[in-house]
Amino acid sequence: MSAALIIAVDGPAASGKGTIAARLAKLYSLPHLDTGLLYRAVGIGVLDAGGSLDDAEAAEGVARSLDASHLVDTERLTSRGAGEAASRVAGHPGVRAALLAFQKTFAGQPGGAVLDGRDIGTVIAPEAPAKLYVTATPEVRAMRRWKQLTGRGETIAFEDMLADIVKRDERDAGRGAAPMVQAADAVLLDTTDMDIEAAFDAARRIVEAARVRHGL
Ligand SMILES: Nc1ncnc2c1ncn2[C@@H]1O[C@H](COP(=O)(O)OP(=O)(O)O)[C@@H](O)[C@H]1O
Ligand SMILES: Nc1ccn([C@@H]2O[C@H](COP(=O)(O)OP(=O)(O)O)[C@@H](O)[C@H]2O)c(=O)n1
Repeated sequence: MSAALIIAVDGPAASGKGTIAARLAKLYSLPHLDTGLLYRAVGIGVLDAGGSLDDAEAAEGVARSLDASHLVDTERLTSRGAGEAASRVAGHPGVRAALLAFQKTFAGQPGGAVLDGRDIGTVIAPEAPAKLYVTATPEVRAMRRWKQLTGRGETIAFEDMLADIVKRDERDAGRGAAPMVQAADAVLLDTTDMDIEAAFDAARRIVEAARVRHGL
């Protein structure tokens, strides 16, 4: 079997990894999975059932019964509250285990795939020939997320947004189960001083170099 073009895009909140992953998927005509949506759906599922985000068993139960119908309401899934809930349930090893097979199967599609998240290059698809770790300063990421959320009607002060981002970074990098970390063979892409076009162009060049290296 010839190697497939699996592109792993990891990085902290609002670094632009989803935007880059979606554009790479379009460029190479590959399916794209935003894995953060899965954790966001689990967080919302727990809250909707009146449960506690600290209840590992309840969260794992929601994760095990997740299906496509839970991923439809993207407005709610991408809200500030859902991001916070996602990072709380994502720390439960049982939740991560319940979501593993689906993500691995998605990554293993014969023609390749693009996945973005926190542990794609380290856990979901360590074999991926192209890995990016997209980042930017917390201030720049907070500003991007603030513009995104306020632009569609959420009310939030910039200082609170920045505090959210810093807290989420700490939680995601500090947890025991699949912590957010740059894979040893991932290429770091710091987009602090890049607009979307520049960031995408840099990402494309990283993937092109990986394709040449792996003969893809
Ligand atoms: N390089 C960039 N410069 C400015 N804004 C950006 C850049 N990359 C992404 N954005 C914007 O920032 C917000 C968050 O981007 P997104 O791709 O959803 O980040 P992530 O998937 O890392 O959370 C979106 O509104 C997006 O349009
Ligand atoms: N592969 C992944 C993706 C997301 N997550 C968790 O889910 C939360 C939301 O992820 P996301 O990618 O939708 O968040 P943003 O980066 O878009 O803000 C993160 O803060 C992580 O805690 C994870 O643990 N592993």
